[in-house]
Amino acid sequence: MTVKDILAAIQSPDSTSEDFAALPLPESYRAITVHKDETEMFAGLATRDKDPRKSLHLDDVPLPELGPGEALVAVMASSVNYNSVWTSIFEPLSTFGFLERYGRTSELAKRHDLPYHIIGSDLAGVVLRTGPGVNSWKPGDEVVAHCLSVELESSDGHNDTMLDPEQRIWGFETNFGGLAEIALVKSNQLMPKPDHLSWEEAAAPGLVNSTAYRQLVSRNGAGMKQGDNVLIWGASGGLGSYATQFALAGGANPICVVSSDQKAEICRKMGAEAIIDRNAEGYKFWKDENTQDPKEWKRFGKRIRELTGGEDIDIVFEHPGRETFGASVFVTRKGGTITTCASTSGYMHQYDNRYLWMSLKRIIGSHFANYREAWEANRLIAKGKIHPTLSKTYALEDTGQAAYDVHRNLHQGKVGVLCLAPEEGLGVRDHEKRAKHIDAINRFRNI
Ligand SMILES: C/C=C/C(=O)SCCNC(=O)CCNC(=O)[C@H](O)C(C)(C)COP(=O)(O)OP(=O)(O)OC[C@H]1O[C@@H](n2cnc3c(N)ncnc32)[C@H](O)[C@@H]1OP(=O)(O)O
Ligand SMILES: NC(=O)C1=CN([C@@H]2O[C@H](COP(=O)(O)OP(=O)(O)OC[C@H]3O[C@@H](n4cnc5c(N)ncnc54)[C@H](OP(=O)(O)O)[C@@H]3O)[C@@H](O)[C@H]2O)C=CC1
Repeated sequence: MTVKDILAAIQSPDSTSEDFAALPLPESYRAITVHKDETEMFAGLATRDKDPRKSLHLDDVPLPELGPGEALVAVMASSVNYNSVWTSIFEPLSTFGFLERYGRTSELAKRHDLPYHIIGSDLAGVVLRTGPGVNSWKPGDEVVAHCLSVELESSDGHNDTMLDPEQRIWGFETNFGGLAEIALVKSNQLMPKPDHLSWEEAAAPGLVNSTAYRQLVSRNGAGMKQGDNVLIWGASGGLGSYATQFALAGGANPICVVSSDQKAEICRKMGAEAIIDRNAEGYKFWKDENTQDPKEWKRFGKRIRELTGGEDIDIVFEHPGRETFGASVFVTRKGGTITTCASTSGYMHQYDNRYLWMSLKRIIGSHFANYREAWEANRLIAKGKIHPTLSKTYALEDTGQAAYDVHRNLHQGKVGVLCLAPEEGLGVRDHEKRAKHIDAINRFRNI
């Protein structure tokens, strides 16, 4: 039995759940990995020069044992997230430390502590097997998976599953991720695949859409409301392309920051009107490596006021981190919110605290999304209210190049990866719904 037989079953319109349940599973499958004995391969290089094409491998790996509450999923498509870029350049830490730590927690978790790490935190595919105790999902179900892995044995996470002390991101802090032909997930990660989307479109939003939803919309994040001025860094990137859609769909006023004409045009096509090209306008928030330039914060704030008719920012959607954080705190209005989920340009932030406390601003840390938020974010995709922002797809064997593109900011929106899917465009079940949204679904394609 090989993965080809699984693909044939998925492509046959007559396959039943019983057929999938009866399919013997292969002993091994192809997966994108980093290797534990290579974690020092980029030592001494600048971040920019660390090349994912050198560290990401396509390996044949053995099928992991299926545990209680888990599912094995045939992955038709996945997507590249920035966490896979971090994994591939072994920054800020090698992910093998996460796997070792997880492995120490239980007999079952020991499976994750291997000399290779199968990465990837998104998938769209078909359930092959479920473990004991799984009743809601069955072989043959078409699914997407969110990337929240929790144990929920501590009460700390019972109100908000992101607060579980054993909270991990699947495919980053756990093994057996989605950039592979088969993935292992906890069944609580599974959600119905939006039926109007192809496999690669359905796999694109998951991680970033859920994160943007919590960070911007949820009461656990900024709790955005109608009319809010929302400053969105990287507004046509992975997170930003969803934050921009949430702002527009929620009646807010996105002020989109991008770095090229082409990206500005994408934001305009999404429906945004206030757009700042940070490259063209040449903001230099840092005079040198250690000194910021408040005059540049002010110039940036003045530009925002021009675009808003004199108003300041209610919510900043932050993720670039060190390079922009001082400016983000400054341009926020009195009582406003800076919500942050990352530090791509550096995690040791500097800002002038007088502008925070004297103006009663708040900084909110946000990370991925709890079970419910991930479900709600996927529901919005399924209803055609928010759309995938897939620009390009790569074959599984070219994942290194895909991650390189994201690392070097050469991409738009999301970059997809075809795993078992032999070509793009497969897996659409509701053609009528798709036709209604086709322009929005294709907005980022091939640009
Ligand atoms: C969904 C997608 C998301 C993304 O893309 S996010 C972007 C990618 N992710 C990242 O870049 C994050 C990568 N992760 C990390 O960098 C690290 O993961 C963290 C910095 C988040 C945490 O590091 P750690 O080593 O886990 O924690 P410690 O705090 O450095 O060390 C733990 C030790 O510190 C002790 N400790 C913790 N809190 C306290 C306290 N309040 N007072 C005293 N000690 C404390 C603990 O007990 C433990 O100790 P003991 O080492 O002896 O076991
Ligand atoms: N905590 C969490 O749950 C999550 C965290 N993340 C983290 O968020 C970060 C962004 O992820 P994602 O949106 O997918 O990545 P992308 O690379 O797809 O998009 C980020 C965008 O940010 C802009 N940007 C990058 N560097 C800077 C800078 N120095 N100053 C201003 N703008 C900048 C770029 O847009 P432009 O050039 O057009 O300005 C870029 O396209 C990553 O660090 C990732 O690890 C992501 C998802 C979840």
